[in-house]
Amino acid sequence: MICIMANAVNSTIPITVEVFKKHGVDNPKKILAVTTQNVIRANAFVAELKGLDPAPVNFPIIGGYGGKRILPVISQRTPKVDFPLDQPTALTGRIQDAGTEVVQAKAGAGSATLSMAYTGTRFVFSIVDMLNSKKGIIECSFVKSPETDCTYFSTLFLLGKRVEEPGYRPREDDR
Ligand SMILES: NC(=O)c1ccc[n+]([C@@H]2O[C@H](COP(=O)([O-])OP(=O)(O)OC[C@H]3O[C@@H](n4cnc5c(N)ncnc54)[C@H](O)[C@@H]3O)[C@@H](O)[C@H]2O)c1
Ligand SMILES: O=C(O)C[C@H](O)C(=O)O
Repeated sequence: MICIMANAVNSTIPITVEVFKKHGVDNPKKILAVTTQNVIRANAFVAELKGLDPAPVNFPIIGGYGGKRILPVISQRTPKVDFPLDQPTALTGRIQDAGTEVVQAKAGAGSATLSMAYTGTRFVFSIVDMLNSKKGIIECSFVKSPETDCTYFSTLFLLGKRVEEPGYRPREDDR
């Protein structure tokens, strides 16, 4: 499994997939972008607004990585806290701008280092759990995806082997 954090992941993921393909390894399911940064920030912002513990707050961030490509699906939040009508729009903007804010504040001296360490760790722990056969692990990641007209897209997905249905024949690339 290859988990890429180096930006711009919207480009580094397709480049890596193509380089591997050129060298005879065509398995985009194993090349994943770490976009968890946006997810934990979004959860923390909602928790902050509602005075909640951020740990159980959750909703998907789909699309790409960075700025307007970040699409928080706030309507799918758990727990189902209420917002005044204008708040989800403001929150979306805050989530989309949060990374840029940190990078600008660092003024060329690196990026969101600590949260990068935290989110990288969380994502890799999910991968390790999946490799250790833990079930039901769901993450968001920017990957080669058949979900939309975009060749690469981030959605929620279940990590692990494809569910075995009648007639299913496992293939080497199913993990
Ligand atoms: N996906 C995410 O959640 C996320 C979050 C934060 C940062 N990032 C990205 O992570 C990357 C690293 O961020 P950082 O703050 O650690 O940056 P940094 O500038 O502190 O470190 C980058 C390192 O790469 C090295 N380097 C540069 N060019 C190289 C080359 N050609 N070969 C080998 N090494 C090279 C530099 O010497 C430096 O040590 C950046 O691309 C940043 O945008 C991603
Ligand atoms: O979103 C962030 O933390 C910023 C960004 O990913 C970066 O490249 O530094």
